[in-house]
Amino acid sequence: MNVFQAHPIATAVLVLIAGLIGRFITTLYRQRRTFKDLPSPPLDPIWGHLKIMGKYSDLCPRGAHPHLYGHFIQKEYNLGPAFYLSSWPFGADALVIQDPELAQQVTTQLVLPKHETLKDVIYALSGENNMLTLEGAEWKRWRSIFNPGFSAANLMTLVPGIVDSAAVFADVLDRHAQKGDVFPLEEAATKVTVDIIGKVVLDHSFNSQESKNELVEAFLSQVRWTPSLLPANPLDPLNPMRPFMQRYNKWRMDRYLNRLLDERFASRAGAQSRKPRKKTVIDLALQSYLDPSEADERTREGPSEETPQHMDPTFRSYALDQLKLFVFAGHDTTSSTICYALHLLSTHPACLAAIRAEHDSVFGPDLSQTAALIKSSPHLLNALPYTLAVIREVLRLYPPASSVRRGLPGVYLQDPKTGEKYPTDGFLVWVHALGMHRSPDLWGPDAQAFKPERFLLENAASVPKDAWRPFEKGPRNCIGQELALLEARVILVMTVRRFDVRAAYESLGGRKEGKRETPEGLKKWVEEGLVYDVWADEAYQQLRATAKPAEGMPVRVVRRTHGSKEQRT
Ligand code: HEM
Repeated sequence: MNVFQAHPIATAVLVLIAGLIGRFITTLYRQRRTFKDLPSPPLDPIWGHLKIMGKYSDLCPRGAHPHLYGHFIQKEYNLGPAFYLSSWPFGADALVIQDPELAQQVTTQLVLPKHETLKDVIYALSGENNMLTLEGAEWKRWRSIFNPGFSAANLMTLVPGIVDSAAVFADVLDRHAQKGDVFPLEEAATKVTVDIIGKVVLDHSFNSQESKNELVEAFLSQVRWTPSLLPANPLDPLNPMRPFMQRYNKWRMDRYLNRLLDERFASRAGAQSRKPRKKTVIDLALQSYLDPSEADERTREGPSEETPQHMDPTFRSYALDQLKLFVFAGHDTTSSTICYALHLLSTHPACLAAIRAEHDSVFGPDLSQTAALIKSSPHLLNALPYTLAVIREVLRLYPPASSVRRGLPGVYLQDPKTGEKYPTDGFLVWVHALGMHRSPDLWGPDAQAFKPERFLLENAASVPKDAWRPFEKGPRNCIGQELALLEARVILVMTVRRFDVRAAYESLGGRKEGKRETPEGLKKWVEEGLVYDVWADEAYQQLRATAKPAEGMPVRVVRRTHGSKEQRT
């Protein structure tokens, strides 16, 4: 009997290990060969581009969002409008797009499907039927069911609820101003945006700004238990508690939202009169679902003869997932935008003066009238070009999200200027918004500067075509963009004349990275204005589900006693 016959289990294990090693080596060889003729930084035969990404992770401050690495790597290796990065075996290999025309091919002409990595994140937060990751006819159907509720015209009818939530946010700031304390602005901004989603989608007050709310608590816990979208920490997904906590949080969220859906359905079925009432996103979605031919009909009020007595289970299950998606997609991105807007205005006094002057001229100097004025004349919000330009410029410099798509066999992108072709098969195609938004080639030598004026109508010609894409473009663009721009306007109008808001990063004495000087590796480009000086920016973007202000943006708020008449609501 030879040694293999004597130890059959050990032999089988050895064969298995040898097979796995053989497979790993073959895949590694094939993988590295794929990159041979592709534009990319130098490829290490073992580590791929992981070392290069590691280098930039070290060159950036703590927890910096990986979209910064792409920005710096392009400069370091003088890469063109698109390049490839290998994170294998820890993450997907990526084709990084930093050019508006190529980006348009991805999202508008070819409309590549969403990438699987997105599913890992979004399924945990909102379930498998969520609109962000659905594809094909199923996506089209649910997008069209939910579109009417997010239309600009419908949102205008919901402005009073948005104003009420914004007024509570202003009161929260006022309380902090009275205390004179330092607090995380991101938390306050998150709560107001969650409250606004509740109002707009369900006509429900989560009231999370004033008290603890079960759904919001479960949701925020779910965000904490969700592995990162980008490979910042490859060990994240291995935490053994993760599946249990995710299941528990999902159960809590579904229970809460099911209750609300039942209430909303009952109030719809029980409505006696045909007198107009405001239509939330869920009302209009249910209307579209039950009668698609009337999807855009805003005049139909009250139940028809055929109003069903029980909510259709298909609608319920898809609606539940969309509701969770709206809470996620609607709060995270908009809250960062509000934080950065208040921060950038405070560090750019001329812009702050200009936005305050615009608000005075539209709403008058008596701040106590602002809320009532917006409620009675919501269209005044459309007369704020400078405020809108501020929000657009904030989203240019600090885009909170971007799109990741799945490449397909035989599908290439083609640079119209050079004719160069970029294969997409097997790659995560990353439309790198930050890279485009901060490119001096596209925006000029002042690309890193905060200049809202560039988005005023008279300067429209100097805005590079398709280079501003915080909400992405094409059919899969953001369904909530009108809402985000609307609520940001309301919140700015209700706060910038009442308060001075100042970042208070100095209060975080223990901030780990300590020194804030730009490292040598980045200095050369920073000095030429080619890249963003992330080290000089204390509020740089960190990766937490999306790109969020560092350390939750600690701030101090001071009441303004001069200028516009002080507001007492
Ligand atoms: C400043 C605020 C916001 C930004 C920057 C933003 C950004 C984006 C981006 C870049 C996408 C495309 C993602 C992809 O291609 O995978 C997207 C999609 C989406 N967003 Fe937003 N968003 C914002 C606010 C909102 C709000 C307020 C809501 C809803 C309440 C919302 C709901 C959605 C949904 C449902 C999708 C998926 C649409 C589809 O695939 O059909 N977003 N958003």
